[in-house]
Amino acid sequence: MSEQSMPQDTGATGPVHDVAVLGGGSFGTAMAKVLGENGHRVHFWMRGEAQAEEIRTTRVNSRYMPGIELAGDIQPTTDLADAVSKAEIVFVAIPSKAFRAVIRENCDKFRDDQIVVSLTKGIEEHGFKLMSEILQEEIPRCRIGVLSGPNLAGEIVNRDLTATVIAAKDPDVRRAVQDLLGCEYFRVYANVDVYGVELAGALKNIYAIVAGLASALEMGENAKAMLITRGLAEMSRFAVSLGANPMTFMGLAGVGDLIVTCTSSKSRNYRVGYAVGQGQNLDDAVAELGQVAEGIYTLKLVKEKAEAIGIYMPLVRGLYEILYDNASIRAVINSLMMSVQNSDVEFILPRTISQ
Ligand SMILES: NC(=O)C1=CN([C@@H]2O[C@H](COP(=O)(O)OP(=O)(O)OC[C@H]3O[C@@H](n4cnc5c(N)ncnc54)[C@H](OP(=O)(O)O)[C@@H]3O)[C@@H](O)[C@H]2O)C=CC1
Ligand SMILES: O=C(CO)COP(=O)(O)O
Repeated sequence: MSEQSMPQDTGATGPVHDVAVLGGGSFGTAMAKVLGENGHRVHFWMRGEAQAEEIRTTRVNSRYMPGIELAGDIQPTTDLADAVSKAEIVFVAIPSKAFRAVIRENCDKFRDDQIVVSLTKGIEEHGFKLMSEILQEEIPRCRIGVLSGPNLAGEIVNRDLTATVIAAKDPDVRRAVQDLLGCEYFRVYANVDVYGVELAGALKNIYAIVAGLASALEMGENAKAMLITRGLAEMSRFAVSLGANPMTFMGLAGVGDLIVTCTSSKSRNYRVGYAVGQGQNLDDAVAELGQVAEGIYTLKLVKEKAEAIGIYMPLVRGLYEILYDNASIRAVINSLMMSVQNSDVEFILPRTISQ
């Protein structure tokens, strides 16, 4: 086994903590790296023994973060119970489709009052549950938080300047996560609107697909701005109807994350949209990506939910028709452009005209 690298100087201060990161994909790896560089002992759980052994011996997760060395005391493991039992705080970066199954199977391993933070930006298929709601149901004795924001994993591992949001009702959870993760290249802002922060992270993936599609079709810069801004209007209309605070969408987890994923080909959701815009079919685009693009699933769930509760979401409906009903992209664009012209900011001038 190679000698473990020493942590780099990140400007982080404070005592060393034992933390667990569950999920060995791109984002789990990025967060494990920040925590390791900040000097903490990271119990890094993944399901593949070959992957754990590779990280143990080479300090590299070659499938998800090729060429990136994981410095510090990062201990890869396939023993989830061991990782959770050693940790004061647990971060969960498991795609939404597998999230409940992994937590439920191990729910007795979590301790009373242990802090558990979801990093996942998705929605559960049955019941429209967000990940914090799943945690609340499966491990109600734990203290729960949600981390979300403009956080491309590939930039964080390069120590590019990044900010994120920790949302939790409990101020101790917010402070603990700020202390653990904050450093000279990673800033952690706080919010109490857990539902809004979490829903924003899931919803923006839909508009990243739309933006990728628009970019492939070379629609121009005005169109890009229109899509991002109307996407923001649409996602906040939907979230507010479900109880989120509209002001959350002015912050990093709302407009911040929307901007980064709608303008960068580093976003997997954007890349899927771009591929479809170039004529590739959805299944091939997802297979070629080889990583999770949560927006594909979120789109279906949000379209159904919006219809059920009567919320006007023309971009969601248009994208759904393109991806799942084989509608012509041009016909959908034309229908969106020729639909009723509504008010700009609905919190100033209500959208009085119904669809
Ligand atoms: N990447 C990013 O920039 C960011 C991602 N996120 C969110 O983080 C979440 C995770 O995404 P990310 O890490 O990027 O995804 P990746 O596609 O990079 O990796 C997925 C990870 O999940 C694991 N996994 C898949 N199914 C299961 C299962 N049934 N049980 C256990 N583990 C499983 C995979 O394991 P295996 O390799 O064995 O298949 C892999 O480690 C998503 O919700 C995403 O939206 C949030 C912010 C930024
Ligand atoms: O959520 C992200 C950045 O904030 C990552 O987006 P993608 O999943 O589209 O890569």
